[in-house]
Amino acid sequence: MARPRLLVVSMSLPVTAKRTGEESWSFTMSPGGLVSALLGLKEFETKWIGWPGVDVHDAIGKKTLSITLAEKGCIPVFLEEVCDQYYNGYCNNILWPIFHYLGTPPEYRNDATITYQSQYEAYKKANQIFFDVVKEHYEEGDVVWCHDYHVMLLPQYLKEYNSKMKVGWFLHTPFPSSEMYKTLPSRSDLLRSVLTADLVGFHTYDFARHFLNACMCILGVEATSEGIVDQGKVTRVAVFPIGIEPERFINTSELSEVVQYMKKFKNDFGGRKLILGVDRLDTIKGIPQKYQAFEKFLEENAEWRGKVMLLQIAVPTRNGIGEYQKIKDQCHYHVGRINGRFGSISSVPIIHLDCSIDFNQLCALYAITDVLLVTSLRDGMNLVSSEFIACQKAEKGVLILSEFAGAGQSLGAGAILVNPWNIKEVSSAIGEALNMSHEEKERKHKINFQYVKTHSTQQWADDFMKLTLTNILCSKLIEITTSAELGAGLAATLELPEHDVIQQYSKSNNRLLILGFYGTLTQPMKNQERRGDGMNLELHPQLKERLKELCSDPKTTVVVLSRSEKCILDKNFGEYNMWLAAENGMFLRHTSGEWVTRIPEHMNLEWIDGVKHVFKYFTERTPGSYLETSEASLVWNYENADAEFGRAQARDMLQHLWAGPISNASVDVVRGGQSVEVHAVGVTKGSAMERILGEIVHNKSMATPIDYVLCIGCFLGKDEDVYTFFEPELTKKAKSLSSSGSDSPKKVSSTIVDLKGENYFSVAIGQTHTKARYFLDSSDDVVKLIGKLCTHNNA
Ligand SMILES: O=P(O)(O)OC[C@H]1O[C@H](O[C@H]2O[C@H](CO)[C@@H](O)[C@H](O)[C@H]2O)[C@H](O)[C@@H](O)[C@@H]1O
Ligand SMILES: O=c1ccn([C@@H]2O[C@H](COP(=O)(O)OP(=O)(O)O)[C@@H](O)[C@H]2O)c(=O)[nH]1
Repeated sequence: MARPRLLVVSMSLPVTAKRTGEESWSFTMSPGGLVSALLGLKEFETKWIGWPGVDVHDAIGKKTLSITLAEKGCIPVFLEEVCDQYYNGYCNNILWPIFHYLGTPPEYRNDATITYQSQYEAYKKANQIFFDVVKEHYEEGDVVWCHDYHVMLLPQYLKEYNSKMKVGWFLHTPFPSSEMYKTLPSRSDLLRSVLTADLVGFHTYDFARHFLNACMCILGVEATSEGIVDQGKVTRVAVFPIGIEPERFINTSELSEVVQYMKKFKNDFGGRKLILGVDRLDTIKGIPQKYQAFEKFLEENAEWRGKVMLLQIAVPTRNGIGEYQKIKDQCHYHVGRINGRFGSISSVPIIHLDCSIDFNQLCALYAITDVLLVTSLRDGMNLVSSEFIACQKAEKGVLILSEFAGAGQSLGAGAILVNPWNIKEVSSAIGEALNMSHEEKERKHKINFQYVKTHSTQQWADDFMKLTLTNILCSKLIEITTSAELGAGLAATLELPEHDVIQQYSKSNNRLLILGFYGTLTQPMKNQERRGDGMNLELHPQLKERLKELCSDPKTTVVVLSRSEKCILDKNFGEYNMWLAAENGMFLRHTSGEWVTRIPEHMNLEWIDGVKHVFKYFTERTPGSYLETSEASLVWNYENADAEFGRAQARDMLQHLWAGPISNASVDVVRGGQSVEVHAVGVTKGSAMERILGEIVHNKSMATPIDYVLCIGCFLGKDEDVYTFFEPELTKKAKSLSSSGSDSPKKVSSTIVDLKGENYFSVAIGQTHTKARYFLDSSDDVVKLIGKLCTHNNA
């Protein structure tokens, strides 16, 4: 199938035009991440529709500019008199600050005729002008991709014109919490328009969640697993973080001209360590905060004075807005002050440049930088971070990255994450980065380089196309709800009275042993040795013979009850005479028979794909973490990841799970020590016991009731109900099995179990805070205990 043509619509074209004669034009690249990212789109036939960065009022000018731009695949939108109130006004002085949590500044120019309403009118008019141009160039089958907050009304105009048009809208900035968004007077109109698109995309789950929340709170629409549903129309909401075109940076940084620049700059900087900042001179980029943190660093680390410098490229932007002029003055004030304080005749600590720089020079700077300092107070993504990583050469630099940049979620594992408002923290991070060992720098770089290489702009656009053109997105959807976590407060537990365990064992005639696998029958594992994908779980070697012996005793029934999949239990226990309960009892078999499932037919598993997408997203962004999937449960495990980052990612993930694919699903979410598990409701080991017991009784000729139960496990909190299942006061539940339906056992005495306090032992491994009566330290103790039970058999 031929690929559809892509019509990219954004406020700015990738090039900014300058008139050099009546019919002649010159061009420079437009600033900002959106442009540099979209330039990486190579595999689609793309037409770019946007403002050329200049007002053109005469027909000849418009015509000649259109012709020249057409050669570059660009179509100009002439905004004329609405441009100022639209771009400087509504877009950048109203929407931008609200979207970045700065609130709304009172005015952008001192002019009483400029009101909120007049700016919104200009916004509507401008969106109408964009619409007219798209309409003129649209061909059937084209996909129209609208970018950013400048064109939020465009989807509606397009859909009203042609409901069959495929329209996407992607936001490059944060979408703020609904509490902030609500302050916008035209909040409903903008949301309604965006929702007419087929696909709405964001850089991070947080932004998507805020958006959905705003839609629900403000419009009262429903968020379901299908997306936002409004009067039967579904708008899909997806998270697909933008990337860069890595090869462009890697290849450029190898050019001889760039290598020359590198040498020259190093020479110019006189051997000082280089801290680099590259930002548009925007209020959100936190440049004054960066200067204050650097000042603090110099203040507290006198030994570094004269040995380190901060080079800040402050790319001019939105000069027509008062706030942007103020921020420039603020920066200059800090630079002057700090240079005056810590400078010397031969050097100053800060070089601040109010200009953009040539691409080759930029790559050379990235390549020789020791520390890239990103202190955005809010940032949609921040591509500078990725560009820096792509350009790094032999001596790897360190990325200090604001946790308020979208990039924090993707590059956090290989960066030092900071709160840019915390000057002291940023100052310490500078120290940490400058003193970091070569090995640690390499390690961090490797993690992020791998990510940047594989998450390119092209992949981002492919995702968009795939999602727009097909309907496979359901699993990427996010809904809103509140977050919650499981927790349990439990009573104290005693050390296992081994003597009693053996004595009762010898007295009994019909014993049931319920054993967990991971951590119970495996060798004790240190964190770093833990399983990677669950496939290499192995039975403790010293248990092999003992277990065989135990299982061959006709008075003893052994059940291994595990979270593992069937194949793992088959592999490890297939040769023993025992019962296997896989996936927390979802599947059951005696080793002499086939597996049977206990997934109830009506069990809804629609949530699985959505959860898997969220898990995959975080797996990709949390090096060392992995995903375990089975038919009715999913586990994201971060035991091999950086502990702190893993925990932070798990926190985020939980929010998104609750806010998304599981908001209305019948699932349990279990937060383990270093894992997050989602499974269908009721899939706990305890709930499995009833069924297991039924099967055992059904299959085994029981002349006497079960008069001894030993249940040992290293279970998650939610599975601890297995310990209470057999508590004597609960045996009514088990007893009732004997009289229930056609499945009821044929040969059974009046009761199935006959447990009193003294012949029931529930044992947790390595846990004293548990529902089990007793604890053992490790699986080595289980080996010893089972050995003693076998000795008893032989006695
Ligand atoms: O065109 P300007 O008004 O000068 O602004 C430049 C761009 O700034 C914003 O960029 C955002 O997009 C980047 C790529 O997704 C992202 O990394 C960054 O965090 C954002 O701030 C704006 O959203 C663009 O529309 C502007 O073109
Ligand atoms: O002199 C310069 C320095 C940087 N950049 C580019 O500006 C973009 C900044 O993107 P980012 O996502 O970091 O932030 P944004 O400016 O879009 O908010 C990056 O691609 C930089 O390479 C630029 O165009 N001119």
